[in-house]
Amino acid sequence: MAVSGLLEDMQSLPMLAWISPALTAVVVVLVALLSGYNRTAKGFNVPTLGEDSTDSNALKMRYVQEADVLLREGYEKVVLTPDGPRLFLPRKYANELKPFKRHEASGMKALADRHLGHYTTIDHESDVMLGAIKIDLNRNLGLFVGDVDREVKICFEQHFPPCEDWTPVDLHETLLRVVAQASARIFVGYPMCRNEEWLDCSTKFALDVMTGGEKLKLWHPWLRPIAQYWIPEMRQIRGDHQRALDLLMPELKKRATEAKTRDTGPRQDMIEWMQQRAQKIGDKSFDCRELANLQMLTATAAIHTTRLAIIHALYDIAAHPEYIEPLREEIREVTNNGSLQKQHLTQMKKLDSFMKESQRHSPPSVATYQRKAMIPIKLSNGFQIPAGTVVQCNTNILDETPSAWGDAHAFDGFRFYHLREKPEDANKFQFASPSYDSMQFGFGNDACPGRFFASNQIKIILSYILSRYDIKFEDSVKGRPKNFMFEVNVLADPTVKVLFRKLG
Ligand code: HEM
Repeated sequence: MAVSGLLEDMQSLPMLAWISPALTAVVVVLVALLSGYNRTAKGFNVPTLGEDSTDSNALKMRYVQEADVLLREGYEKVVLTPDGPRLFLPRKYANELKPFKRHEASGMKALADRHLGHYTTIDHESDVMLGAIKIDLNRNLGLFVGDVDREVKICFEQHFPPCEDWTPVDLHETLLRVVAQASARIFVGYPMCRNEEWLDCSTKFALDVMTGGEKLKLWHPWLRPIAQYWIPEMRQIRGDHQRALDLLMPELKKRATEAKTRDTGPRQDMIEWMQQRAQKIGDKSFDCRELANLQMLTATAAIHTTRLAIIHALYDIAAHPEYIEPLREEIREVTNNGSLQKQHLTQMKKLDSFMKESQRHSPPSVATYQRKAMIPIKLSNGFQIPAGTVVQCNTNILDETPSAWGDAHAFDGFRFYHLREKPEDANKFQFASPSYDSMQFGFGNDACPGRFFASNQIKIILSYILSRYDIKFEDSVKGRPKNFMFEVNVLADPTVKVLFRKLG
């Protein structure tokens, strides 16, 4: 999600400057008194990493900065994290947890816990939202390829520098705008997708959730009900919901009027699908406010993850320029230099493979399979997991790559393209195909329902860039810049500059 923005924000945080000195003193005493609150994990028959350590804060800081290392050290142990104790497991246990239903082992609840969802409002499961993404969005994806491509073009023309010569581009900022507008074309339709205020609101909400949640975590759980009112981002979250509703209302009224007179069928976009789905399942709590909230949540799940995947891919392209020409050639071949269509995206197999290899090396997180046990769960190794425990599986296992995939540690952009050459494997190993060996979109029934949409969006944006620009790092950068960790999230180094030059 919005972790890269969050990290920048956190780094510039004058810690605790937003509360009065008197209150700070009270809080420091309370926190000192209570700091042992999550030292031990109660009710577990599982060892805790650093049980004997006198410095649990150092352990928590390690989780923030090197969760990838800690995940391995803490295999089959409980690890103390800033989010409370977590059980770290090797990936094989994802297979054991997979059969549990979402009300027994919940990915959403694990995510909500991580971002204090009860306070940040993201602890909100909705069958309307899941149905609209899983069924309606995925069924209708093909309808939007041309529209999204157009939106991307408009965005680049308006927000990208001319790049007549090599020009550094702030990818984090520019791509946020491109992905937000391209996604909004399907989420809220035209003309809302070009509404500056809407785009600002739908991208800022995620940042407020992330930053607000991180700041609130600095407070002891007992103090959080009060502390939330001191944290600007926490107050802003409530404002974001209201602003989303205010911005959406004129569009909803216009549609309601239109529906009375219109003789064509309903529109196709996420507003319409959510409304229809709520009607279909008889959700009485669904109203305009809920629709606005669900739009914010969908944008939060979609925009920052997709942007990060594109940035990682562009870093890999700049680090391995030998892939540029073959990728360009494939795009030319499948589109025949015409406008982009649904089947072209399926035919871009080299690009699909490159995206998957990029994600294999730079996954969104090193623990994309997380579940909160909602009931007591017993594992085959004898562990009794009490209800309420969050389990994180290490899904970033280059060493465990199947031998048939070739050199596990090499960057082989066309690895999956070649694997798909066998007729029986032609539909396997795609970017949007999760498997036990490829858990970047999660695993099982609750794997990311937006992955097909993300795959299309990324292909549309990358093929736009590849067909129009040359790309390289600034000369001082040697090789692929190392990613860095914020908790389990794998971030592309935002200090690195990528240069673009328009093709002649
Ligand atoms: C490259 C982009 C993306 C990545 C890497 C990504 C990754 C993930 C991961 C790892 C999960 C957890 C799956 C699990 O626990 O098994 C997830 C869940 C989810 N994602 Fe994505 N995602 C992306 C894009 C999107 C988009 C575009 C949407 C919406 C259109 C979306 C909506 C969701 C939702 C709603 C869930 C929760 C599913 C549930 O609770 O059943 N994601 N995503």
